[in-house]
Amino acid sequence: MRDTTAPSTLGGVVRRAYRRMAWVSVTVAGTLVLLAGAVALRVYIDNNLRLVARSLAYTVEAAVVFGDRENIRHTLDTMLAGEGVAHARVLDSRGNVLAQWRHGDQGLAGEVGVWLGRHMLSDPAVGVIRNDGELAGRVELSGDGRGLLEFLLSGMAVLLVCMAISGAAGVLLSRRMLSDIVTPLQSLAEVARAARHERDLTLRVPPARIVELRALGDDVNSLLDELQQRQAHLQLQNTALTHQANHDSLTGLPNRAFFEQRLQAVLQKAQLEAGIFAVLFLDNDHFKQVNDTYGHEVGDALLVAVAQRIRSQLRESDLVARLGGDEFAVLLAPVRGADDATRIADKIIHAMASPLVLASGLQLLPSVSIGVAVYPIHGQDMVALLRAADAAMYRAKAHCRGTRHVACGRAW
Ligand SMILES: Nc1nc2c(ncn2[C@@H]2O[C@H](COP(=O)(O)OP(=O)(O)OP(=O)(O)O)[C@@H](O)[C@H]2O)c(=O)[nH]1
Repeated sequence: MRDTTAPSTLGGVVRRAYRRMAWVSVTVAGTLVLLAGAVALRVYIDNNLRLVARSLAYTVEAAVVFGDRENIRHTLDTMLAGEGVAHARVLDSRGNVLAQWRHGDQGLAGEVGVWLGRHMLSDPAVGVIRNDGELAGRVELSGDGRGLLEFLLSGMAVLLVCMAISGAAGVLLSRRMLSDIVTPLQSLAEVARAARHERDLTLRVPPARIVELRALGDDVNSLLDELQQRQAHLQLQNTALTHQANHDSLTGLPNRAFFEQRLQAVLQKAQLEAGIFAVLFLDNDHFKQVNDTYGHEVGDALLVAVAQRIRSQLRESDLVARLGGDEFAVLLAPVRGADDATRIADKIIHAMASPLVLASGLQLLPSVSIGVAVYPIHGQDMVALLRAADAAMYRAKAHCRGTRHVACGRAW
């Protein structure tokens, strides 16, 4: 079944929960306080009414005995204004109404006050009028609920203000809590994203204030440390393997594969830019004899020395490689023409002229024969160039070992 509800952020969930909690607790507490206050106020109003009824009964006693209605009305007007009374009646001993009084304000507030007084306050307060111990009449007072109404309204207003304040406080508190939870989670997500998408293992999760999140961040950091170490190790292995795959272990020079790769690249560039470059093919002279006479190790030492001497005659941008056995190749790129290439070949031959003195005191005189081929004169692709240089080298050997020969003829 598909979940069609829109996902909520952690921040949204926590904020809503905080707000609801704050409002529910304030509403419950406020309502209880309001009810308790209303009950207390009701008791106070009832007591007050009884007191007023009693003192009114004393005050109108004479007027009731003499049936002075005008006096009674005047007394009611004077005494009851502002005493929280909605309606008052003064009756004689036979129950005839001598005078009655009603609160002047009959607007909506007055009507609601009367309604509240009728339903929430006790029965009318009665003050008994006696004359010489005889019942002369009675005073009945109904309470005015407007005080109660004002209390309830102001209480509700305070409750609303409290809800607003607690809502705002809830939001502030939730923000603080969120920053303690969400910020570390965001950091975790950023670090994980960088590791996954950008393969960047250098970022670390900063320590969080919450213990569980801090422990999680520490674990992630340790994992990243481990991954970084493994990555560094693999990179080292990779570099070593790449070097191994492209270099000759004896002389440390690039091998045939590397040479051919570079030659191909230089060839493509020269084809595009009408460039000129040269390939030298070098072969040691009578090398088998060295091996046979002095042993393989001496032969190896001679190969290393020859490699160094060739390298020492070249520019940084030129390439020398050991093709295998006692064969080397040089890529001179760029050159201005065949003359440049023959000049370098002569320099190499000249560099072999000084004897090589081994640790044993044995002295050897290295010698190489060189074939020179120039692009595009002697070959326009790699195979043709190498073949031309190889053939030229054999011609040099055939003519006189320790010399160089330039490939003959044009390739087209
Ligand atoms: N010491 C040593 N010898 C090697 C190595 N690789 C090949 N060789 C030997 O190098 C010799 C190459 O001899 P060739 O080039 O055929 O003959 P050469 O004696 O140099 O004679 P020319 O080339 O005709 O002057 C062989 O005897 C191989 O066994 C190596 O890595 N170390």
